[in-house]
Amino acid sequence: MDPVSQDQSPAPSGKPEGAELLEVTSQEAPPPPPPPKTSDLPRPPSAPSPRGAYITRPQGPQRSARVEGSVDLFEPETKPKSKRVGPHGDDDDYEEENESCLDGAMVSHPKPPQPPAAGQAPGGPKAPRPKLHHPVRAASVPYETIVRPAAPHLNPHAQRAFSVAGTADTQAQSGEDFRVHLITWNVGSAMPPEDMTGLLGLNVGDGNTDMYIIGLQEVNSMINKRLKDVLFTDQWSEACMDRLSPFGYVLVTSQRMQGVLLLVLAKYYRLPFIRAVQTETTRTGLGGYWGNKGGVSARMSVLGHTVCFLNCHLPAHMENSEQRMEDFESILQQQQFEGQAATGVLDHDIVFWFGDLNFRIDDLEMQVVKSAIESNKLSVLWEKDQLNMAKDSETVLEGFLEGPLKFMPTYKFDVGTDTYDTSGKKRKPAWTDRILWRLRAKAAAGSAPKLGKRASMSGLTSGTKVTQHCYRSHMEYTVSDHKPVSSIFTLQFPYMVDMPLVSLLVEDEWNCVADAVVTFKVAPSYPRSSWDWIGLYKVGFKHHKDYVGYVWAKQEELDFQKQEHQVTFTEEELPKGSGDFLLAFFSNNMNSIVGVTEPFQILFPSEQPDATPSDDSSDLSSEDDSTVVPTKTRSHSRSPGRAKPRDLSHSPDGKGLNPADPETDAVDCPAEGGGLPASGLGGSTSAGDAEL
Ligand SMILES: O=P(O)(O)O[C@H]1[C@H](O)[C@@H](OP(=O)(O)O)[C@H](OP(=O)(O)O)[C@@H](OP(=O)(O)O)[C@H]1O
Repeated sequence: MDPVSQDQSPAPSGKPEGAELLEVTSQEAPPPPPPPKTSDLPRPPSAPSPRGAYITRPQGPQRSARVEGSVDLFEPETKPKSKRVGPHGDDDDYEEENESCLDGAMVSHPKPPQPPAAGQAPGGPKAPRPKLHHPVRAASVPYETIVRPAAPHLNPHAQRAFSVAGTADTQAQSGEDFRVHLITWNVGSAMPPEDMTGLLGLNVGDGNTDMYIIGLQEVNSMINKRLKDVLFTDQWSEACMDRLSPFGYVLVTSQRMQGVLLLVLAKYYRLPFIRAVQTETTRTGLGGYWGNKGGVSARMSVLGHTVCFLNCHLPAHMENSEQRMEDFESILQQQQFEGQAATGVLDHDIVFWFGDLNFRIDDLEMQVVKSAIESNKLSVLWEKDQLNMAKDSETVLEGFLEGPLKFMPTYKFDVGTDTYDTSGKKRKPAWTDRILWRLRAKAAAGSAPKLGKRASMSGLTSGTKVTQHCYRSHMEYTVSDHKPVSSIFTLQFPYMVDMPLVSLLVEDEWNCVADAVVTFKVAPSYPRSSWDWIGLYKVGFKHHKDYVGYVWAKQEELDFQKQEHQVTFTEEELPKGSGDFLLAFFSNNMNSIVGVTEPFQILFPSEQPDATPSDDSSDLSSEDDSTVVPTKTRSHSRSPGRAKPRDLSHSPDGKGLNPADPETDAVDCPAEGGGLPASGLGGSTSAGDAEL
C-alpha cells in the first residue's frame, strides 16, 4: 500500500472521507475499532525503559526508553584554512582544494519563510475543558479548508505556522530547499568512534541540514553480535542517534542487511513532510544468497518529491569491475517498491547511490598511484578509475553525476593510521567509497498528461535541482581500513506540494494538568485510523517510539462532521518533571508522524524549571567539542514549519557560544580533522550542479 496514493486519493462521494479511507486501508490496520481504552490495547514489545512508571503503564503504542535533552547549534567562526601534510608529503595544493571546497560551500540557502470522546483521554476521566485562553502553539497547519481568520487566542507563532505550512502564502513560494548530508563508510567491523563531530559536521554546521543519510558497510555482523543487535539497537545506529538527536534529528527509518546499514534521520519539523517511506534489501553475495554484499535502500517522498537512497557494498578486488556493474544492475532490477509513484530505484525524482562501491584504479602501477597521491596530482588517477571509465560505457550509469574526486583515495589504510596498506596484501589505493546522484530525466514534451496527476505534482517536469556543496573524505577516522566520505547537497524543489496532514494546536505552556489539551485538525484526504495516536516527546527525542506519554486520537462517528478535534492528556500521561516537549501525531495507516508542534514548555507549579536536561535525557555531557553547544530549546522556538530555525543557535547559559550570524546562511564543508584538507567543488556553478 502506498501512503502517498492514500493521501492523494479523492474522497469518495456520499461518504465521510475518513470512513472510506479507513476501509481502504483496513487491511493494514490492526483489528478494527473500537480501540479506546488504553488498557485494552495490545502493546507491542519495546525496549526496556528506565522509567518504571511508564513501563507499567497500560498497553499503548510502542515506546522506547530514552529521551534526549534539547539542544542548540550555532555557526562557529569562519573555519580557518586547514593546511595539511599528507601522509606522503606535499601540502600546498591541498590547501587550494580546501579553498575551493569552502567556496563551493558558501551558497546561500534562503528558506521560505473512535477514539476517546473529545476532551477525554484514553483510560481517564474527561476533564472539563475551558475554552482555550492561553496562547496556542501550532506546527503543521495545512489545507485550505481550515483557512480562516485566526482565532484571537492564537499567538503570532501559531499564525506564522499557519502561513508557512502552506495555506495563505503558499502561492508566493516558488520552491523549497532541503539540505541533505550523506555519509558512506566501510567501518571494517569496528566500534563507532567516540567523537563523530567532524564526520557529522556538527562543529561547523549551521544547523540547517534537514536530513542525514548514513550508509555503512561491514558493520560487525558476527552471529553473536547480530543476535544482540536484534534484541537491542546496534551500536552504530545508537551512536548516530545519540550524536544527532540532541540537534533535533529523529530517526525516519533504518534498514540493515548483515553488515550493510542505512540510517535516515531528519529534523523533527520535517517529519510530516517525509512520507511513503519504504525500504528494500538485495543480496548479491554468493550468487544472491548471502548479504555480505548487495544494497539496502530507503525511498520516500520529501515535500512531495520522490527520493531514493541506495547504499551498496559491491564485490571487492581489481578484477571484479564487471561484476560490480552486474551486481548494481541486479540490485536496481530487484528493488521494487509498492505504489504507483516510483516503483524502481531509477523512477525516483532524485536517486543517491553511494557506498563501498569497491571500484579500483586500473592499469597504473602502485608506485605511480602513490606518487600521484603524494604530489597531489590526483587528476592523473581519475581517468583510470574504474567507475569513471564505466560512466562512459555503461548505460545504467547514464545520468549519474559525481563531484570531482579531490580527496585522496579512501582505501586501503592500515587500521589506526592514515598510512596506505603496508600489509602483505599491498592493495593499491583506490576511491572505493563514493557518493553519486541522479535526477530523473525530464518528462518528454507532451507526455505530461500521461503521467497523470501524481507525476505532475511530484515536480517531474521542471525546476528540481540538486546542488552539491562538498564531497570529501575524513582522514582523521582510523578505526577502519577505509576512510569515511561525506557530501552535502541542497535539493531544490520547484514548489511545495506537501502540506501537513494533521495540524496540532496546544497551549503555549502547560502550567497545570488542565492545560494538557490538544486540538487537532485533519486534512480531508488524511486516512484516519482508530489507532492513530498523539505522542508527547521530550525535545531531543530519537524516534517516534521515544514518547513520554500518548493519547489515542481515534475517530468517533460524530467526528465526521467536525473540523476540529480535541484530546486531553491525563495526569498519568504527563511527565513528572518540567522541560521542553513537543507533540507529534502518529498515523497508523501511514506508519509515520504526520503532524508535529513546535516545542512548548511543561511547567507545573510544584515543579522548578530544569536548568539541565532531566533524568534520562541526552548524553550531551559527552559532547566535548566546545564549539557545539547543544542546549535546551525554549518554548520560544520557531515554528517547525518555519525554515532554518535559529532557535537551536543559542544556549541559555551563554557558555561557549558563538551564535550563528543570522545574515549568513551558508553551507560549510567541514575541513578534515587533524589539519587535513577538505576537498570539494569549486564555486556554486560546480560540476555538481544539475538541473532537471
Ligand atoms: O569476502 P567478502 O565478504 O567479499 O569481503 C571482502 C574480503 O574480506 C576482502 O578480503 P580479501 O582480499 O582477503 O579477500 C576485502 O578486501 P581487502 O582485503 O582488499 O580489503 C574486502 O574488503 P573491502 O575492499 O573493504 O570491501 C571485503 O569486502
